[in-house]
Amino acid sequence: MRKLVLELLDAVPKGRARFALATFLAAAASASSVALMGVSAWLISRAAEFPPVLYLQVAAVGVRTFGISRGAFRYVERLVGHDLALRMQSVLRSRTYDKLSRTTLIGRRQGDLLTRIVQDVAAVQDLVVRVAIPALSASLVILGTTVMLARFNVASSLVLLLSAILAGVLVPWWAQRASLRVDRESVADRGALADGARELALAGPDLLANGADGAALGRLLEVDDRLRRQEQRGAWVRGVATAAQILAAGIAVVAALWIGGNAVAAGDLGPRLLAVLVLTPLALHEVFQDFAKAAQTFTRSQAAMSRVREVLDADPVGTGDVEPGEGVAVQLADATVGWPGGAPVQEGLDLIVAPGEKVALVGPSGVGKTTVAATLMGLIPPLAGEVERAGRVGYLAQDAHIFATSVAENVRIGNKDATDEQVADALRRAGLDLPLDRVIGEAGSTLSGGERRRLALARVLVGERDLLILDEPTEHLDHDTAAALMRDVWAAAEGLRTLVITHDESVAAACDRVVELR
Ligand SMILES: Nc1ncnc2c1ncn2[C@@H]1O[C@H](COP(=O)(O)OP(=O)(O)OP(=O)(O)O)[C@@H](O)[C@H]1O
Repeated sequence: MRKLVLELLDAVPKGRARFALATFLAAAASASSVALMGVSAWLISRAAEFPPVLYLQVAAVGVRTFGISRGAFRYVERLVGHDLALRMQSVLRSRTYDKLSRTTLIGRRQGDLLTRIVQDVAAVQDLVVRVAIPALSASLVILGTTVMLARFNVASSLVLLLSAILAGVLVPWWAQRASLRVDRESVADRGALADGARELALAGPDLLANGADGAALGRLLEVDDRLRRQEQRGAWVRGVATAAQILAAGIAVVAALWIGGNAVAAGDLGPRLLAVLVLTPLALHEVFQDFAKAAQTFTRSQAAMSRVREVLDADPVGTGDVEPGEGVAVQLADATVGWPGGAPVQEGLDLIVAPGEKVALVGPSGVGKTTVAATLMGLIPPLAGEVERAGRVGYLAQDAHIFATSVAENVRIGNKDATDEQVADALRRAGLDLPLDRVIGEAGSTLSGGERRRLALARVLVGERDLLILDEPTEHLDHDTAAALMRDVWAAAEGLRTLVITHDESVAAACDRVVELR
């Protein structure tokens, strides 16, 4: 994890300098708190002796200065620290998206994957602003305060150092160990909860119709219950840790009173400094108050980062986008196709789609038509043989997803830079007459089946394409709607290489050539 975090830090312009600045500002804010308490204590003690008011001026200015600087430093530290953390998060998220764009991560559960990309990536922010910066800045302040107090009374400063090590190091360390297992598990369980919720939302009607909703809900509630128990355990540990920290602060105050009192009685310490000695530990211990939680956050962030690492380290499957090229754009030569880790689906396959040609790929269900398309698109590598592919592929998937957003945004998935005119043109070519700003329901629920296919087709047509791969374009459509859609498809595909996977004989009949898989 350390390596990944350092990499992210270095990927941010002046990352290390920003980190050092945020740590310095946090230390300055905490030091101002401690100094405020120390100077106030001295001022009160001195004022009790009724000196001429001028004698108190410097301390009064000090109180005001530290009171203001505490807030000012804290504010700027939050700005600098969060700015750095958000930049690191954005670098990590871009890397994760980049990785995902080059791999299919076949077989990954999507709810869990989403949790990794959204929640787990955000853990880097916690790691910077809640763990690293507070821990480093607090160490500086502990050292500084101990050295300062040692100038007045060495024994008292040593007791303060010991109490600070107890409250700021040992207690958070214990808190981290005590809830290590549940904190780690909770990160994976959040992914499991997202998986369960997603599955339940998608399969709700089927589960209800088959009376299986109770069992599915039960499984989800089990995960929810586990998460609640993990939270409870974490909160219990935090409670005990906070009590121990308060006890440590109390011990530091009482010890300072006892040691300081004896030193005053022995004439080794000015009476005015007794209050400084006694009250400073209170301010110092305030610095550690969130450390038990930070220690638990550290475990969770570690677990989250290793889950992100798994995505980043996953073997890329497929080739991603390729540049448009000259000559033969699409060809399978003596290729064996199949899914990574699985058995071959088709062997010794030869397939060429020439410019302007319409080729139908037919065959019984499960024979491997979609697998051939996935191989041609570079989503999966061939198990053997050659695949040649150059140019931009437009793919109309069998189950193309329609997003719950506007018509225009759904179309722009095919070309994010498309202007309104280009979007309208793609819709027209796909034979769909819908306002661009009309918002569509979840998974296209407010559109008819035919309209959903046309919208997905418009998405394919809005970009510059050299090859169109259409997977079952007429599936679930009645005869007339299918015929009308295909008229628009052929008009739009004029001059392009087109590969149509179909069970529809009339679609195959309209092609120049039919390739049958057996
Ligand atoms: N994502 C996947 N991961 C692993 N195996 C898969 C995947 N998709 C399909 N398969 C397997 O590959 C084989 C071929 O499936 P494919 O979807 O290519 O057939 P198809 O000819 O397109 O079928 P249909 O006409 O029913 O759509 C099947 O045995 C299927 O179980």
